Amino acid sequence: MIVAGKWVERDKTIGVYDPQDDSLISTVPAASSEDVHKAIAGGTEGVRIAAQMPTHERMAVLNRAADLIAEREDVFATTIAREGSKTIREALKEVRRSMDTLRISAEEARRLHGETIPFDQKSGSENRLGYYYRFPVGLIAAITPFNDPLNLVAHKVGPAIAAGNAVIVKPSTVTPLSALQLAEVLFEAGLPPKVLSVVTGYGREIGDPLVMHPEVRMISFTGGTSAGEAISRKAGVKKLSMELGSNSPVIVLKDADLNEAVEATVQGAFSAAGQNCIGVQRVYVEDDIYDDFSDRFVKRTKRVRVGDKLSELTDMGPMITEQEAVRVEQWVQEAVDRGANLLTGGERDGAFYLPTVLERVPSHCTLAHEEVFGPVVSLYRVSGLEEAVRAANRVNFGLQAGIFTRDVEKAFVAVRNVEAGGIMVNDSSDYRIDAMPFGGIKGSGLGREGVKYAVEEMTEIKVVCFKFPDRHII
Ligand SMILES: NC(=O)C1=CN([C@@H]2O[C@H](COP(=O)(O)OP(=O)(O)OC[C@H]3O[C@@H](n4cnc5c(N)ncnc54)[C@H](O)[C@@H]3O)[C@@H](O)[C@H]2O)C=CC1
Ligand SMILES: O=C(O)[C@H](O)CS(=O)(=O)O
Repeated sequence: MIVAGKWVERDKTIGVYDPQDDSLISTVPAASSEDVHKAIAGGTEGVRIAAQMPTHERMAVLNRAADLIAEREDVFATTIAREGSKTIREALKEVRRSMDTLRISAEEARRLHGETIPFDQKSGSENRLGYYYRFPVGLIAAITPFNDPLNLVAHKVGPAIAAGNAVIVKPSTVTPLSALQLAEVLFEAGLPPKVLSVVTGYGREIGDPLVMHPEVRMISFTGGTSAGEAISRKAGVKKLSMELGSNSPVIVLKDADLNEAVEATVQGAFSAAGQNCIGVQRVYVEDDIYDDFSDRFVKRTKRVRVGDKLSELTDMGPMITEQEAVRVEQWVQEAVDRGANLLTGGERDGAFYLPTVLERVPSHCTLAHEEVFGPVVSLYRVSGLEEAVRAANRVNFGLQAGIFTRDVEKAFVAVRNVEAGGIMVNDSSDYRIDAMPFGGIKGSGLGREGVKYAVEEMTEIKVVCFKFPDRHII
């Protein structure tokens, strides 16, 4: 792990395994709460150092780090593909997105503006002039999940550096290597050592000392809703950004381009083996086209090539652990036992779970209302838009959604009524660029990422007001 810029080893370690064959890739130290306290002490000094870095230096570090990733993109992609469950093609896409995230962060550093305030709008304040500006929040704890082990770390570290903060990253316990590689290139690019730590360890063991410490002024968390809730309860009075789970719906109306709808929803359901917070989990299809849609959907799903993550020909790899694949298998079995119809898939081999399509999943099944975070999608027949929207909203999540229709009025009805942080018209819920606001409502979270919005969350506003004696006004 890296504590205030220094590599640190410990006797107690955690193995990092490739879920495909359970081979050991590397080991990382299992940090103790003393390690967390050391990182916080270093980070507290890092706060002062970061705040004194001029904008051009912060921009230069971020841009140089992106250049260094570009030079080593194959190394980064192989790390993602081996420690996580993405295929090599998916991993390379993530590496390129992480470069964008860092470069956008550099650009946002120069746009850290305030505003002048017309104090004379208030009678009695005619002799006042002022403005507000943004200043860094201080020390940020960035806690990240396994599914995008590089870009989701970049989405926290990039904006934090852009805004002049110091950061302690607690990467996923199962995929810590990409975060360590990112830290290495940031230091090589000139980031002062105390500005960044990457503390590897078990969330529950080192989570409390990290999130409860008063020097940590903000927690930027991406992960499951239950961990997010536990952290929110313990954090006390500090800034919180919570990017949590979902159970994303897509609506397909009868006037939609079916080829496009099938292709996009299959991709959206099975990319990263369904371990994607905006992955398609429920598809509501208008009655008239349901049979045609489901037939095409199942045929296309059967063409998803499952296999070796490192092969360019593979579309879908294993889940992150065999335990997770067993959980998904149990949820599917529960749905089938309660009357769902299995259209394809439903088979497990170790950590591999075949792309699975169900229909008629009863509403009381776990699959219907929880986040499956695996390669499983449920199709539902609906009479029209109104029924689809009501059903789409019937879960305690609201991250992203999609609707396929050529009717702009219907699209607007969905935009207005679907409860989500983002809705994609003529695409699946699984569409994102790194510069757009990203985040959810209900159980899907608090606040927004997407670089500019994360920079805003990672700063505080200070109001400055000058009062002039009346005699100074000529
Ligand atoms: N909304 C979003 O942007 C995204 C949300 N996610 C969500 O992440 C989840 C999957 O990722 P996982 O790594 O399995 O999530 P997780 O919630 O199990 O773990 C996320 C991180 O939190 C740490 N952690 C767990 N309990 C903690 C505690 N009590 N205190 C402090 N840290 C703790 C873990 O070690 C890990 O680093 C899914 O629910 C998915 O939807 C994933 C990607 C993006
Ligand atoms: O959050 C996820 O699971 C992903 O971050 C969505 S994306 O950024 O890979 O599009």
